[in-house]
Amino acid sequence: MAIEAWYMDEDKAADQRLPHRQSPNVACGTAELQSLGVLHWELDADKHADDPALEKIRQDRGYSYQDIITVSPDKLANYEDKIKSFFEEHMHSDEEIRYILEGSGYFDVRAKDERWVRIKMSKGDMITLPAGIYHRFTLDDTNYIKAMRLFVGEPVWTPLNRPQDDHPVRKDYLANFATAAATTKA
Ligand SMILES: CSCCC(=O)/C(O)=C/O
Ligand SMILES: [Fe+2]
Repeated sequence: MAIEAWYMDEDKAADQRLPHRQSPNVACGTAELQSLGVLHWELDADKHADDPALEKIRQDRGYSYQDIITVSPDKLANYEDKIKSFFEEHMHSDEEIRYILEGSGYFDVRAKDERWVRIKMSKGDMITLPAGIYHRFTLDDTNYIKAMRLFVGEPVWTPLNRPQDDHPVRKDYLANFATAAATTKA
């Protein structure tokens, strides 16, 4: 099944964990996500410990590191701070790769015209966000997600909060994906 994504509404007052769909819904398809550099796979999460399909992705893309993070009020140290930091608009100097093993949540990415696209992530979804894309993450109203984090080489989790106009990785992202995404604006 294709991943589900949609353009968000503008209701900044409502709980970030709600879907924030527009009415009627404005979908964002796989091709559009790909044009932003966002890739998706659907895997069998119950087989994650020994899965040739996962192994092939790891080999093909050079994902040499992996660990597992659980985000929930009772499982994650400094939960409130972490949740806040995940939801700050940011980028990374490397790809962000997440494979959902249990639970669900949302990744939001900036589209070419600066609108937020919300990507629904559930068990079995694996996603890569390219280096330099502005994004954020929130739990949904179930307040629980368990995800595998993958990385090429030694992991660097540091979020680089917007604006990062002069960061070479941001410049590369804009060049590679020819986005009209504006600069500055925090
Ligand atoms: C689903 S893993 C938690 C979110 C996260 O690790 C991250 O870096 C968001 O940008
Ligand atoms: Fe991130």
